[in-house]
Amino acid sequence: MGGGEGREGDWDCSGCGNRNYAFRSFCNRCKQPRLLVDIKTPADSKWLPRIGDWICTGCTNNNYASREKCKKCGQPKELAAMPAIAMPGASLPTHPHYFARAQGALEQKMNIGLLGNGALQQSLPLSSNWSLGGADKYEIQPADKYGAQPASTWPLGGNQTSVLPYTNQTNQLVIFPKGWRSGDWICNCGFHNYSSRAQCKKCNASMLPAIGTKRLASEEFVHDWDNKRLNAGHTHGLQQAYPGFEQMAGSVSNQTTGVYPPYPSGSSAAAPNFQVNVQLPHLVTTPTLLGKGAKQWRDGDWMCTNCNNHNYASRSECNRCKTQRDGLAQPTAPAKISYDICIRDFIITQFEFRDPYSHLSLKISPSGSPGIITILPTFSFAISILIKALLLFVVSAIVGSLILCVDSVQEYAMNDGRTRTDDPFLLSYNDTDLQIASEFLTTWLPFLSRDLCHHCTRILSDRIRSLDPEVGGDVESSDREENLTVSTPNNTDLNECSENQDNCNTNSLGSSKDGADVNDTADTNSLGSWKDGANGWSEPIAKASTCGTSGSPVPTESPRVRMSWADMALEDELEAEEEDEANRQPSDRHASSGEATMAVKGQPKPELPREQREYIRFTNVRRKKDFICLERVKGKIVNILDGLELHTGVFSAAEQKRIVDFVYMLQEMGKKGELKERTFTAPQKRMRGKGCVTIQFGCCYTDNYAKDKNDNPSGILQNEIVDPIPPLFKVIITRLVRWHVIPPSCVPDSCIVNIYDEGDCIPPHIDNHDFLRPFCTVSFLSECDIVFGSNLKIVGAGKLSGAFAIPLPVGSVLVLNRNGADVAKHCVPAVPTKRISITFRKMDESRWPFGFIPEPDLQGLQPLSYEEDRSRRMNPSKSNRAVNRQAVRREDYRDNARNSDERGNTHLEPHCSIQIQLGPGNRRRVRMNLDG
Ligand SMILES: O=C(O)CCC(=O)C(=O)O
Ligand SMILES: [Fe+2]
Repeated sequence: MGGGEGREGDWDCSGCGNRNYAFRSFCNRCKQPRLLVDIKTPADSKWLPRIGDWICTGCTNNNYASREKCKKCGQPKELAAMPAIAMPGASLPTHPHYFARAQGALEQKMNIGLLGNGALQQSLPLSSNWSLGGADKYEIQPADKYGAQPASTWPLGGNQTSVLPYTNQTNQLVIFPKGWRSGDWICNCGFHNYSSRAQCKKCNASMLPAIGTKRLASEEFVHDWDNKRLNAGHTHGLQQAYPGFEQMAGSVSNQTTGVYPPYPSGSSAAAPNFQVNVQLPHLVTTPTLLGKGAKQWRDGDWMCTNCNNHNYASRSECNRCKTQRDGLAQPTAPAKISYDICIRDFIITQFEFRDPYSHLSLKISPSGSPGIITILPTFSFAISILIKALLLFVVSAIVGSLILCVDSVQEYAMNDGRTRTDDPFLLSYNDTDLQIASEFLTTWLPFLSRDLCHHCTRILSDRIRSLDPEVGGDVESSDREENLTVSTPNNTDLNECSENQDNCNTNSLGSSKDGADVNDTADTNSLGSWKDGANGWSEPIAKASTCGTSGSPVPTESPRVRMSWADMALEDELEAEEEDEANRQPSDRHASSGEATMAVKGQPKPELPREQREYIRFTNVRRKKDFICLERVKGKIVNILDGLELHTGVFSAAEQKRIVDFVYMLQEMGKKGELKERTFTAPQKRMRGKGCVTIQFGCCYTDNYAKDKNDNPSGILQNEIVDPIPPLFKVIITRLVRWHVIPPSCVPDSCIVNIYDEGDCIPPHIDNHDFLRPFCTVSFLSECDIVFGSNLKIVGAGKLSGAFAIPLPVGSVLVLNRNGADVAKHCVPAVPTKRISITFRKMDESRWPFGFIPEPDLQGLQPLSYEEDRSRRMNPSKSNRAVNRQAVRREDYRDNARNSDERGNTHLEPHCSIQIQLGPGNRRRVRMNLDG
């Protein structure tokens, strides 16, 4: 909220005080990046960038993560990107780091240094692999007289600037080009210019590109907004835009007393902490980036959950909003947790945080040469979210880069099965902390493991899982009681992984094992039935690339009592692989690699029945049902989102891939005319902003936003024929019912597949009442927002009124019911990248297409029982009693986790009349904006 000035998302530059429009990523006056400076911007603001989004260093345009080239100036991402998510005090890395992939990264060494008081410092001795922009021309200095570690700035171009790192009095590392003086700037070509120059000495480019970035707004919208700007004329000449060090010192000193002491300057000017952002010619002072009021977190300090202000321990009421500490304050002694992951000679040591809302810190270091990143206590939820984002990006970059060095991963992986009692590291933390850490990392595992091969993903996930004492405990008891073994990837696997680096680099949804052609005869209700329907149709599905493990020994499975979707994907893939193998070579299976692996490992394959695994997965689905957006509708304040539910983790990556492959196959069939005419519809012109390709099953209908060519009224066209629901989609429906996503009273008998190309959208609508409620949409391929509002209108290019955006993660299911289905309209704004959704709906019987016969397979579906089935399902043997106990605890835990997840997930948009957000500690923060 703009604190009464301007609009939500508008921000005050803490460098020069200029008030900037929300869409700007850089101060319009002094060009300092927005970073995390504005405490007024809500965490969920659409103006805040997302992981992967990048800013073009050529023209400063904000680009979605998916863009390979800058939308505005066309520069390729690999040359021009710097992340749109930035951290307090962080230098902003360009593509080579930010979008680091594991390929060829063996020699990369990374030392993410932590500045004692929270200034994030990154120093990267870069291998040539990294230096797309001429990093080779950057001199990497050895530790200098100030004791700093070798460092590099982020290479942009071919300048000869070398880098000198310094430490300040608090042992902070700072880096800046040699000879740097206050006001100097670095051109986009990489040349270091003196402050006096308005144009680059080398390439004559003017000091700054036109700054005017946008975020989630169409160019027209930004333009429109720009035209209406309140502070027009406020912009200063660019040449004066950069406060020198002295000015910076002046501007920040008040905020940072005692926190950011000055350091011995290596430049001509005495300076406070600063960092040189080589992407844009400006200086950034750490304190300003941390924002007003940023303070070091001390014991007893508390964060107001009403306004997220960080208060000193001594305060009994919030210093900002005067809310009483009692009842609303976050725990005064937040949890602190560390863990370490060792990957070859790199150790991610001590990821620690006090709680996600107050303090995060991460140490990442090559062994023996510790470097630390510390992120100071944050004072707003917004900051914590972005901190997580950066943290993850750092971790993922590092893990992604380093995990190739897997030849000694095993050493650590061997410790997977260790229990609390013999893991001194785990022993140093209490269970709750470990659970929090495990949950946190599990949640982000898909991100962390994005570029990892199966083995490495597994190692990482196993290690993360090992943090959870419950898992450890249960594994231990399971081991004892039933001699189930714990997975430890063996040398063979690891060597193989090393030898197959190319393959190991590409683990993602796209590289997941295609198990589509596995013939499994299990019943259609079980997990295994997935593969039954994997083919979905009677047509073959193209094989996907693999991770180089095909036909090779696979690690034995852990008796997993808790699995993330990534785990499950892996399991599915491995299982598919094994079955594949078995099907291919039934006669010599004993001599085959599968059996050989067993022999080598001496570990029997764990035999958790499918039913049991299904149950475990079912209990691991996350469900968010408390979306709140209060709007005045017909004179009454109502929660227009009542009835919405978001179920995440319903489909594993492998399953998603199968579904997506299948959809593509359907699309091909549709194009070739192999589907019924009304089944497949492709918009005539593939223009941005047009509707997407649709494939309908069960019934043909038109919506009011997409009247058909005959201008039929919206709703089910009873006399039109489409293809019946394919088997794979019936498997999905079955799962949705069994896993409590859709009630058995409303089993879908129709569905529509939407295939979005970049830029496709669905305009605001309410789904036709020819369909019963609830209905649901499953998301694939990429995340996008779905936007809700009682009065959702397009009020300008790319601009919606009354919007509440909910991000739809891949593999998630959004259920629409009650107000969420019928009071709020919904729409999908132009998607940033390709996406597929499948919306499942049950037809009103009176609107069935003529001659419609309900699918026998979909009759009598029943949800899994939470209680009665569990004991049966989990088989009340001795060992499984442990699992049962664990499952009970798991539910409690999951509730907690759910809450914390929900805190993080809540996504609000500015124009709701009243918005309530679950704040830290699960207390509600209420925002009122009745003029919305
Ligand atoms: O694609 C989506 O996520 C939503 C689709 C939708 O709203 C619809 O088909 O009615
Ligand atoms: Fe819809």
